Amino acid sequence: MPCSLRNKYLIPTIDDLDKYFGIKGSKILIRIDINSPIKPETGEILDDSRIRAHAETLRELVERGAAVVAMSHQGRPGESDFVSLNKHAELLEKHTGMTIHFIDDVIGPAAREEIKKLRTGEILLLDNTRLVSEEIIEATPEKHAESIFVSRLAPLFNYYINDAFATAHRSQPSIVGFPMKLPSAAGRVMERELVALSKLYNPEERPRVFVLGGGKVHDTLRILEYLHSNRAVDRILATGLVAELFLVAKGVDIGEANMKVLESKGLLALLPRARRLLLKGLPIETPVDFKTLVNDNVEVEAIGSSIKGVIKDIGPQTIKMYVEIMKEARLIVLRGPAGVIEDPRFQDGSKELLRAAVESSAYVIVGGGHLNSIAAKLGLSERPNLHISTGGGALLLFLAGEDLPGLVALAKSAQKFFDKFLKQAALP
Ligand SMILES: Nc1ncnc2c1ncn2[C@@H]1O[C@H](COP(=O)(O)OP(=O)(O)O)[C@@H](O)[C@H]1O
Ligand SMILES: O=C(OP(=O)(O)O)[C@H](O)COP(=O)(O)O
Repeated sequence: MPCSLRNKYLIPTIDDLDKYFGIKGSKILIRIDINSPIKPETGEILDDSRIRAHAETLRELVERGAAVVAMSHQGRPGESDFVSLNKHAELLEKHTGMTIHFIDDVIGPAAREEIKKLRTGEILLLDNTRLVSEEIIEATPEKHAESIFVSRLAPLFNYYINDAFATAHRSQPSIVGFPMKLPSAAGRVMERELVALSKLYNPEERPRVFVLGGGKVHDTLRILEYLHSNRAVDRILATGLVAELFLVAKGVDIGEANMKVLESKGLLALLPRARRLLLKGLPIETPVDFKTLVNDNVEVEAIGSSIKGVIKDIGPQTIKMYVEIMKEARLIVLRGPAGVIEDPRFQDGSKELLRAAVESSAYVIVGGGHLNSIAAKLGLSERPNLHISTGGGALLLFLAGEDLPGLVALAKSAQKFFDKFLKQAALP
């Protein structure tokens, strides 16, 4: 049965693809999101939650008789977690229980040769899609359909499946270009997210508290502007680098070392937008103390006097203040870690806020690759009042009401290739 998206779009599922076109004997290109937290010093994958989630879809497609080629990005060019997917292939092999062929190429002759050779029942993982320069360009599905990326690969496949809910907010070739060229459908991870988030997130449930942290401050600002403009949130509890930016926007002295961190990541340029949000009355709370690193010693420093050390996590007073606020919430959404969780010394903020949320009476949605790795450490799993989403930014934009480009592209593909199906499954 297709996923109805806010009664606006119909998105075919794997069942629909099999029913109307037939999967047995086909060759399928599937976009998954196995972008995972990586330990900078060793390149080790710190959490394989996303890899485990997508393994189920790959296994199902093989069992339905397809030859399956999977692709994903990992990190962003220039960042420490921008690595090849060879280690991801090993974990996919472990979680699918099947042989995963890996090629250190994406659209070149080596990859295309491996794709052509692939037989029914086999799985091939291509390398990091962001090795292809076109992949980081945001453009329309129609424009990306004509990209070299899509033009090189689309003719080699019968169908395309998008299972990457966590990347559905990116209008990039591997997400929006193929649905214009091939009959396309949502994978099982994508389908589960759409069903859970559409059904379980009741916009009337208030007060709604969003705990926003991590390092993707550009994304988070865009999300905050969206959330604030349509009054989709009652209180925001800022952590991570998001908190540091808003403290500076409030005129708080976070210390020279931390200003340098923000500057090195190009985040000071975002100050005018943060100040504009504050002027518009954004209901955002910011930390009152931090765990910092001073000459490799962990210290707790309160704001007020200039912070001496490098901020690495929120402090105990902030945790206490945020936990009190969460007690009043009916819905709590958490995305992005409170600290530099790659270092075990700085996981307390994320752990304490996650614990308080799930122990509250609120419905809780957790998202983001890094924060989900802490949820996994706490042994948190799906339960009636807890949805652990594979998405982070995608989750928040979906909850804020944005039509994610990846979903719109699947709906457009349905219009193009599934017309009779749409008539039969007409929207209510
Ligand atoms: N105070 C901080 N200073 C520097 N980096 C931080 C801080 N807090 C969190 N981070 C970084 O944020 C990154 C995760 O951010 P993001 O990708 O937005 O989270 P998610 O994957 O959960 O969506 C981690 O690499 C973490 O080290
Ligand atoms: O990890 C992801 O997003 P998230 O950090 O919001 O969870 C997705 O894989 C998207 O990655 P991107 O933000 O580099 O496009």
